[in-house]
Amino acid sequence: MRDYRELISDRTLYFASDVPFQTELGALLPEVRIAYRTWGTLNASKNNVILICHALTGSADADFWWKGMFAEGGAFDETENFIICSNVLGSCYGTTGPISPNPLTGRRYGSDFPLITIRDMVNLQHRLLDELGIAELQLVVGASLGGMQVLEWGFLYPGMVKAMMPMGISGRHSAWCIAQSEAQRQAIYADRDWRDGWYREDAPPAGGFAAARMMAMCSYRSYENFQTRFGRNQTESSLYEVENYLHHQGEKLVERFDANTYITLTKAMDTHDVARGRGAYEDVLGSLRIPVEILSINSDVLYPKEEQEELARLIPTAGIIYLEEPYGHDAFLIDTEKVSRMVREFMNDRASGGDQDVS
Ligand SMILES: CC(=O)SCCNC(=O)CCNC(=O)[C@H](O)C(C)(C)COP(=O)(O)OP(=O)(O)OC[C@H]1O[C@@H](n2cnc3c(N)ncnc32)[C@H](O)[C@@H]1OP(=O)(O)O
Ligand SMILES: N[C@@H](CCO)C(=O)O
Repeated sequence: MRDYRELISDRTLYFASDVPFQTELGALLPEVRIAYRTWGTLNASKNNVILICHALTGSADADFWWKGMFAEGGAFDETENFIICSNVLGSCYGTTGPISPNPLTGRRYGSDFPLITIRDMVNLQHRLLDELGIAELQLVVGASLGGMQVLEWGFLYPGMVKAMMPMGISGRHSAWCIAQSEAQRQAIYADRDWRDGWYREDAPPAGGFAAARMMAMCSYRSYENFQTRFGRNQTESSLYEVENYLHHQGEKLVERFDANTYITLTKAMDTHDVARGRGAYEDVLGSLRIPVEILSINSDVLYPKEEQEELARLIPTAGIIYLEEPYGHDAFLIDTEKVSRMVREFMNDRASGGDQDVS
């Protein structure tokens, strides 16, 4: 089975644990492995840690997919902070997921990989931090699936987290988002090479998976972005440029990602609901006492700004800032200069007085 190793930095570190991992929904993974990267140095007080949580198709290589955020004086400054990014549970970039060998059967998990939740991802990250001797996080930051993890950190380990910055996200996955995910999954299932998740290594469900990514791309960008970028332009072979672009994006993901992994992670995103098992949604958000800066992307059609405004209204310790960009949801990955400045400003504010205990 392809293991995507060639797409992972050789600076990646691995923590393998043979302590079984119990998932929120009752499955037991007999052993787990976590792929992670670190930058900078942990200070003597162990209180300069920033945890980055990645989005759906990201990896631990944050200096690759969030390159513009790493600079002296920027969001992730290696001269000041000890920065950690771990690949999420269920991914295909080094952490245990559907492409990993299942110790119980000797073959890859494939579609036997259990349904996991955002809380499972955070609990596994916590196991890694425990191993690294880290008990305090100066900042937990991430967007999209990463933003879901940021919020869950605030509920699962509130004593560890000093500040959080979730971006382009809601407190629970909307019907709109679940619908997008399901339509994308159905495109994968409809591919005759899907074989219930037991596709051949040399014959992944490429057409269906590419179609899923094309749909996703339409939700990650915006009307304005496509209109100004492609308009009604056509290629020499009469394809509209926007069609050509989507085909390219579909093929690119098929090359670098695994279809079962995509199913696992999108289903995990659909479980996202910070109130599950905790009480009424408003009360749960109202109980947070950690300083939160919510970043909202004005052109995001997937997680519209009303969702971040709801979070800001319900979390007593939250502020909200807007990234005014035409790109849509993916703006957090595109205008990294602005996003980096916003993260830095939040950290600077916290360092100069916003640091009091808000409980
Ligand atoms: C191990 C790993 O790989 S994990 C890290 C990679 N994954 C991630 O970073 C996840 C998050 N990242 C992303 O989703 C994206 O990379 C983003 C949002 C940062 C940027 O998206 P991109 O696809 O790079 O940018 P953009 O939308 O401008 O598209 C550029 C691509 O479309 C192609 N393109 C542009 N216009 C057209 C067109 N009219 N027709 C066909 N192709 C086109 C470009 O040639 C380019 O191709 P390339 O990526 O093969 O060089
Ligand atoms: N475009 C990004 C973000 C999706 O939320 C990704 O593929 O991970």
